[in-house]
Amino acid sequence: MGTLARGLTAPARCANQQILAVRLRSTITVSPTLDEAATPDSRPFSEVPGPKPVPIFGNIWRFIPGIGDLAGITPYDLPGELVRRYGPVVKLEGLFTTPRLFVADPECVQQVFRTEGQWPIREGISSIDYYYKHYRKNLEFSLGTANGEMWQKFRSTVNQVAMQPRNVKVYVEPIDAVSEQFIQRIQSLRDENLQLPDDFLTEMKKWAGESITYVALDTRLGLLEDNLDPQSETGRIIGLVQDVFESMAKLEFGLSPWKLVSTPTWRKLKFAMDVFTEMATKRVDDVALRLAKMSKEELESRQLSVLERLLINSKDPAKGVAFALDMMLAGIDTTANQTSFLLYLLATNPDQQRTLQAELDREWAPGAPLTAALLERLKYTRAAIKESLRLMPVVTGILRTSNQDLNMKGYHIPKGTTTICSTYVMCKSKEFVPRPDDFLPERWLPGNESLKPTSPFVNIPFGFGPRMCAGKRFADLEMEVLCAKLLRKYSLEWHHPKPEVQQQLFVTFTSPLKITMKER
Ligand code: HEM
Repeated sequence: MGTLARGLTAPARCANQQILAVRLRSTITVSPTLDEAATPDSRPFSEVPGPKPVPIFGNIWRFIPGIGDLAGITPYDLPGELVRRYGPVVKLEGLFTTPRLFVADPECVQQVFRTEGQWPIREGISSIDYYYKHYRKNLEFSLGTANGEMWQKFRSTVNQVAMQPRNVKVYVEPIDAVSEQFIQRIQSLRDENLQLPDDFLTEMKKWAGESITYVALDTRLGLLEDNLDPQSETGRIIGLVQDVFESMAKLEFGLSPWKLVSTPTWRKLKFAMDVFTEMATKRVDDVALRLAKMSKEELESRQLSVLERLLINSKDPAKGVAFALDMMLAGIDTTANQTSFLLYLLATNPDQQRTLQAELDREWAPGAPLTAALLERLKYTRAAIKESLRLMPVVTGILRTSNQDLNMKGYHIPKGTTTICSTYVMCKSKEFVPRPDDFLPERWLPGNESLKPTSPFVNIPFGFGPRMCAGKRFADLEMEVLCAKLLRKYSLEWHHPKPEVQQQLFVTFTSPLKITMKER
């Protein structure tokens, strides 16, 4: 298993939910410079600032209400609080896990990535890792869990098909079609005050699920159909994704002997993963069969899908299945939650919303199709998405296990230390970002140097280096298309108190997303 211990008590869960939340991944690797190596003058790891553990109870007691000084601090706020109390490099130990190093300084973050090597190590989620190793041995190279050479081989296959802009452009039209269906659906979802229903986030997940499974499985599943049967295979997908994430969190942090005995939570996770694996296998086999029947000429003249390319390049259907599972697990809740933050930020920042709509009116002529060239021109729209990823990121930090000993801010950080680059803390810090609490898409446009962060390592919402998000281009495409189409048609308003957010595996709204959408 990863170094995160399962079987933690509730207080320890607080710190560790933060860690799980960052577990998911550019291509720059530079050799470490001398000052990065630990030197005899480095102060020992034991002296790195952080809450000191006491015998037996470690730091667990600090989370106990009425006793501990960290009680009541949510996983979302914990890294910020630790950094406020102890400085930009904080060690948290004594939670029945190996120590965790929280880092919220762009220079140190850059150091983490500069020294990660060609096979960056990120702890996998142990329950999913266990599932693959024990039940789907043929899928254990999956990007979400594998490390080392096994990860690198599969990642290079995925990069060739999913990270190439020309392959992604093929999806502008189908992603546009999915978003169009979603927008039609929105019309019937609104109440008489033109407000969206309490469960609108679930609808967003259907949109993200329909979009990404089209990429991963070459199939329109029908998640957005009005007459979707909730008991059908498709109708159960969003619920099953939810089951996977809830079970993962419980197995990872709860006091559960799931590896020794089959607990109900483990069975729930296994059931959902079995359904996904069977569904993906069936569809990948169909595509492999279709490819096998095609002549060489047909193959050469055809615009191949991402899945077709992957199957042709790898000659292995298991690669297609693992790819689909990675995309579904990493690509539905992330994009849905991030887009919900974007819509909320636009609804609560009318001036910025009007600037975005003015750009759409200027660049997108009535009746003109949505194309890759048009999206390229929507600079303010893309800046708004980037700003939402800074101000309300769905992933708040990036996890790495150090590949070598380091000298960080004068402290010796041993090889193998689990480090959390707390990007959200940096993104909200006045030290690194001018006017950090304001939603200012213009800060990402040329000419606004005074609003830019002090370093490119402050805002890295998709991670960095060879292990960065493998779905970034698709996530960007989905968000750009939906945002452009929605804001061209509707104006968004918010008439409620600030909604609550919670750090689960990803950050999510926990109060209803009751946006009002009015025809422009
Ligand atoms: C707004 C949406 C998204 C955000 C903010 C996001 C963010 C991230 C982050 C921070 C990582 C970890 C990067 C690192 O360790 O350096 C990651 C990894 C990953 N993401 Fe995303 N992601 C999003 C959407 C997607 C989508 C749509 C897909 C699928 C098409 C996807 C697939 C993956 C995969 C497979 C990994 C693991 C990559 C590896 O370890 O090689 N993500 N993502």
